[in-house]
Amino acid sequence: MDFLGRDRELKLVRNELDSSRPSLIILFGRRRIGKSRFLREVAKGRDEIYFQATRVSSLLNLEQFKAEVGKTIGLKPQLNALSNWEGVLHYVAEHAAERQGLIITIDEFPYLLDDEPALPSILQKFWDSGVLGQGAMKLILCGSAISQMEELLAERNPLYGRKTLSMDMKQLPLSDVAKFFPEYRAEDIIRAYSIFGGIPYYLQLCNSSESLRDNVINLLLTETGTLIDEPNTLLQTELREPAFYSSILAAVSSGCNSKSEIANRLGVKADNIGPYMAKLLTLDLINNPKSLDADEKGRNRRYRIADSLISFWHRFVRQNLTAISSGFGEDVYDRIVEPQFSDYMGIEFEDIALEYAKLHIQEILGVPAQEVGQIWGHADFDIDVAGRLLDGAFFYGECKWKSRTIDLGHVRVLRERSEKTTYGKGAVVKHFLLFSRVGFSSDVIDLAKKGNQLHLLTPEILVKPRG
Ligand SMILES: Nc1ncnc2c1ncn2[C@@H]1O[C@H](COP(=O)(O)OP(=O)(O)OP(=O)(O)O)[C@@H](O)[C@H]1O
Repeated sequence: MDFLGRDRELKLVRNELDSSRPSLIILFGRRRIGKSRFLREVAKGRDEIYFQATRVSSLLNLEQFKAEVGKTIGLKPQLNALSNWEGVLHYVAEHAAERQGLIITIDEFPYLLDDEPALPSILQKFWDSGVLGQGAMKLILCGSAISQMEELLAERNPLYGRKTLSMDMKQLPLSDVAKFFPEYRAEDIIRAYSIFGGIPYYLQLCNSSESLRDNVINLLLTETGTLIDEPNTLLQTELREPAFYSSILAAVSSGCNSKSEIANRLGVKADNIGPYMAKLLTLDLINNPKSLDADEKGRNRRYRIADSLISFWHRFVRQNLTAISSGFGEDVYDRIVEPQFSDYMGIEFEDIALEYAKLHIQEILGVPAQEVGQIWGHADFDIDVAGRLLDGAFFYGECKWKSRTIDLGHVRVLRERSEKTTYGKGAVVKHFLLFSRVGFSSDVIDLAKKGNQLHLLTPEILVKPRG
């Protein structure tokens, strides 16, 4: 499959690679997010030594690294004789000085650290020696063990202050996900995004010439489906107590959104789950936003699953594994997924509106957002999406996925809610955004045509933003 999306990230890294100074680029991100493929794309047409570390001894990794060096700059007896990282790195620098901009990529860098903890110091000395300068060489360190990669950038680490670019690779946005489904209509792209998220590994497994139903059945509701056990696999490769983490995610998926609720569900003390929650936050598997109108000290935060596949799996796959392994995946889809899917989408659609506001609101309001979030915790109302623009104006939005057009009643209620919250109180300009799958009544369309700070957003607009 062609490389899709990530234009902004490609531009950033290519600019760095084009610079005439040496570079130390740190790239990290959770498993399956597309780091290795991205690095292949970035290096296309450039001179590169690409080495992917594995979980073997430092010596074996070094041998492999030497083999890769040999492929690019020739395997001379002198290289063969070298038996440490320092020596090999200096060999590369000496023999490649004339190759302007040579890239040395070390993928899965954390695997090397397990058996060679001194490597960051070795790299620091290598960097500080200035040998990379002559050929403006580019050193890229990449890894999915996020905590270890972040540690590299920490003040106490030898490489602190050396990096010239660091990138935390995130999920693809909806507009890039759409490129994986060229044959789907906008609504179905949004549905697919709400199941597979913006994780390229999951997306490239889908076949866009098959229906979403077929893709879900093949990948998630069949005993041999590639993704049937994916949430567990993900936790097993990243964490020591995967079953406990999985129980936390199950609790959050079922609606427990405070530490005490989650701990209650698991039958443990709330204090005990703090480190686990922190780890899941680092891995981008959950998030913990605050209501926009909560005060600074407010404890009005809630935990949410930040990964669509995990949400979908806990809601529809986990409880039905027996039926699925007995060959009843299609029945699970038709009797359980299909009837409940609108409810599921109700929440996912809010996340899509939030993402749209963060990335694209300047396309409709002319000004980018300064902050975006939601408002909750009130007895009689929530606001699905809200935020402040860089020019000081505020916006408030309502999302409707279920089959009902948005009418004037919805507009009135949204305006009233914007008056009830303290968020944006006294603001001179307030915009109102209506996100609807089905559409809008004709009087709402007329009202929006006349201005009224009213903006209507359909699945087509969300999937193909103008910018
Ligand atoms: N932008 C993209 N367009 C198309 N396919 C992609 C893209 N990014 C990644 N892929 C595909 O998704 C899969 C996972 O990508 P990749 O191996 O690069 O992820 P990773 O972050 O390095 O994963 P891990 O940390 O688990 O090794 C691969 O099959 C890759 O070809």
